[in-house]
Amino acid sequence: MANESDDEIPDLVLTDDRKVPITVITGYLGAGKTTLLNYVLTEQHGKKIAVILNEFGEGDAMEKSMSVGENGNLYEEWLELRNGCLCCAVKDNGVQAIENLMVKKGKFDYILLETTGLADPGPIASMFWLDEDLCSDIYLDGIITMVDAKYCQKNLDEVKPDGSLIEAARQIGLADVIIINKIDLISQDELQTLKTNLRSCNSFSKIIETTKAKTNLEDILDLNAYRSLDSHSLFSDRGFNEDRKHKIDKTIRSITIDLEGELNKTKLEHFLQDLLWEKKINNKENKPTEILRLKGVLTLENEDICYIVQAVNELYDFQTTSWRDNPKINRFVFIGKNLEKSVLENHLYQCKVKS
Ligand SMILES: Nc1nc2c(ncn2[C@@H]2O[C@H](COP(=O)(O)OP(=O)(O)OP(=O)(O)O)[C@@H](O)[C@H]2O)c(=O)[nH]1
Repeated sequence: MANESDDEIPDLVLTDDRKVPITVITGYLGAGKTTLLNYVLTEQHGKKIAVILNEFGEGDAMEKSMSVGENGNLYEEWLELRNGCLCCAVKDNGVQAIENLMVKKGKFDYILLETTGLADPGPIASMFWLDEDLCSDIYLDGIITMVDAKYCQKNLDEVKPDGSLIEAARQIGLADVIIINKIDLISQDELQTLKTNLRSCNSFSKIIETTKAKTNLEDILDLNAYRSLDSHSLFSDRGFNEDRKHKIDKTIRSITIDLEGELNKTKLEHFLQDLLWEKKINNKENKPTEILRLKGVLTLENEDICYIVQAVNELYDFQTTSWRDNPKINRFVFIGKNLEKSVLENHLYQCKVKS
């Protein structure tokens, strides 16, 4: 028998401990994000996919409309937020709102979060990159950056008056997958140049070329980019030569450092804190190194198992991994601004255990 409080009774109490992946989709206006979302919803017929649009500056709206695709139908759900914007709110507000909704309506198979054109995906990624100990029902699966094949270069050539990184560069630096969409609008030569330039900004992301965002979904879903499973990407040969001249956004680059031996965790953490929190590591021009993303696979002193270290902006985390390409080599990939290979190499060298 129905009663007045029916609305408050959860439709489903979560009994399974399945964690739901959340993928952040960024890209400039018109790159093809909506086309991609529609494509995923169509292709994933039978799955329950939540699509959240994160619009910045949405004021103090308490609820956020989101679409849920299930069995080919789209319906609307409401995320109850204490503030209208997911990432401008208290840190765990967005996470809590999604978890609450799943308790009421059942778990999603995937959550796709589209940010508006000029967004920096860093704060959003940080919000969903949660400590395993918090036992959240959702986890950050990866960041997908869509670029418009025809206009990407132009967007990246923009310069901010204060010299800070433009959003397009941040979106590319933080990407786990870069989708170059609208390749029907450029020549093969232009595509090759763009790919090489993107690779110089981000050496470990997967680069996919599409028309109308049509892609193999295995390339964009279940990336596990923030889990130890993804360490392969650090060693995969993506045919990139770091020493080549940078043509796009001269301030952002990607560098790889290999180092033999075991590392001391305390020293490594001090280095990471100086680098990421204190911004005390300067390049030779005395400009502070700004890290967007860092990934490393390494061996620590007196430990049998290998570790993955990851960072997004100021956040970093160590995880164990059973996978290792070459147990003698520690590899670090840094993506950011004002990076000087010899400076970072020198700091990492100081973290080595003296034999
Ligand atoms: N020529 C061409 N046009 C495309 C392709 N993919 C998408 N479009 C068109 O580009 C326009 C923008 O695509 P959207 O998917 O709306 O792009 P968006 O990134 O969601 O844009 P905003 O909603 O403005 O942020 C639409 O008119 C699409 O039909 C493509 O591969 N080639």
